[in-house]
Amino acid sequence: MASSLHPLIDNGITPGSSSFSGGKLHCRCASDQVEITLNSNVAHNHACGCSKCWKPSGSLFSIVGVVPRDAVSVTANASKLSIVDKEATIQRNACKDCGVHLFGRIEKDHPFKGLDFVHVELSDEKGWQEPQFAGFVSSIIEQGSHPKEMDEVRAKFKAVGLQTYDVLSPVLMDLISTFTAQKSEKLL
Ligand SMILES: N[C@@H](CCC(=O)N[C@@H](CSCO)C(=O)NCC(=O)O)C(=O)O
Ligand SMILES: [Zn+2]
Ligand SMILES: [Zn+2]
Repeated sequence: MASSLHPLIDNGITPGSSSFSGGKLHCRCASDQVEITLNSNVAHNHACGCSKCWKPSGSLFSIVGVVPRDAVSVTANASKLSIVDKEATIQRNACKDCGVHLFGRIEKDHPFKGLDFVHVELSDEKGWQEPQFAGFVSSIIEQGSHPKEMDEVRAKFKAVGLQTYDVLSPVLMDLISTFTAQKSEKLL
C-alpha cells in the first residue's frame, strides 16, 4: 500500500503521558498563525477515516480527540477562523488561509455536546494521549480507496496495536445509544 495511514501511526505509536495537562495548537500558516490553548489533554483520541475530519496531505486518516469545550480558548488570530459546514453536527473551525481545522464544536443536543474535537499533531508539545483505536475505517472507500486495500489498512492498524471499527469504538457507541435511550425514556 503506497499511502500513509497517518504520520503518527505509520512507524508505530508513541505513548502519551498521564500527567500531561495540555498545550497549544497552531495552524500551518507561515505567519499570523491561529493559536488555540488547551487546558487539558485529549481523550478518546483516534484515527478517523471519515471525509469530514481534517487530515494532513497524503494521509488516509485524521487523528482526532476530544477535550472539554471549557478547556479550549482561541489565543491568537481568531479572525482567521471560519466554520467549514454550519449544518454539520461538529462545527469545524478552520483557518481560512491554510485550511487546517483548529477545533470542532457541537452546539446541538448530542451525546458529545460539551466536547470539542481537536488534532494534537498541530502542537509541538509531547505527552498528548496516543491514538486509542481507528474509527470510520470503511469511510475511506467513499474518498477513493479501493475496497481491495481494506485488509491491508486494517492489518496495519492491528500491527501497531489499534482495533479498527467502521463507526466508533464500543465505548463511544454505548454512550451514544445510552443518550438516545434516555431521551426516548427507554432507559431511565
Ligand atoms: N461516511 C461518512 C461518515 C461521516 C461521519 O459520520 N463522521 C463522524 C466521525 S468524526 C470524528 O470521529 C461524525 O461524527 N461526524 C459528525 C460530523 O462530522 O459533524 C463520511 O466519511 O463522510
Ligand atoms: Zn492558517
Ligand atoms: Zn471524522
